[in-house]
Amino acid sequence: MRRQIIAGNWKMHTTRAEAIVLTEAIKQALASYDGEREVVLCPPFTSLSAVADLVGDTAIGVGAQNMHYESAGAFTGEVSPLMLTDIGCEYVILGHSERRQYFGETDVLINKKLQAAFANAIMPILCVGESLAQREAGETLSFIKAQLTAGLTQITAAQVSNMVIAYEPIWAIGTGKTATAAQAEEVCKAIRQTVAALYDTATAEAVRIQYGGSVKGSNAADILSQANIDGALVGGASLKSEDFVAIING
Ligand SMILES: O=C(CO)COP(=O)(O)O
Repeated sequence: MRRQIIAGNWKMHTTRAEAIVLTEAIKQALASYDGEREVVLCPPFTSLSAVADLVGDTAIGVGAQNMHYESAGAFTGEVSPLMLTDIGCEYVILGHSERRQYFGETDVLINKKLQAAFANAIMPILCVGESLAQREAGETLSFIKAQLTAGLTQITAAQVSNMVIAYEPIWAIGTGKTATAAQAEEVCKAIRQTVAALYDTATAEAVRIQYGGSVKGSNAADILSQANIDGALVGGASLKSEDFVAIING
């Protein structure tokens, strides 16, 4: 049975002080949570260490929103996997559509980062998702399949079993337009079938697939009840403790 995973992607929001307040509130609200779902907070780099320290005595995990693939070197402005594990960061979001769109990240680069995450025992959350134009052209499933195939190059079945894939349709991110549960399920199922074709059935059954894109307390239960959806990657609604906790309890 796959354990569902709810991750909050705070994107470029929160000062260190705000991150501490938000983390404390989430921690308090989850004090008696039974841990049925795995919970991960992904603050900006400047708050990662503070958040990791605050949740160190809880079951809440901490993730970065990006990283470089080298352990160290002359890469001005970058943060390495080693630096992340050093502060207790156990997850990393890779290939988010905003990184692909605004920072030119390619499948080849994202694949290098994915390999580096495994080499450093960091659990990756690999994002895939189509644009509105691709959906309207009927290219959603073929595009996602191509993105996954490229992203998973040289990644072993054992590694895939131990990672998270996040399906985030670009048209549903920050727009208030959630994919319907049926639309999300259709693509998450196709992702699982793609993993089965690239690897085997056991790997496809093990990999966890999240949906992301305007998830909130009011639609979480419907989305999370789908057979092939194993969690949510939450943006806007993860910035308010009540909203985020409502999703976890959804
Ligand atoms: O991009 C997302 C999470 O990574 C989704 O963002 P929203 O929940 O704000 O739509």
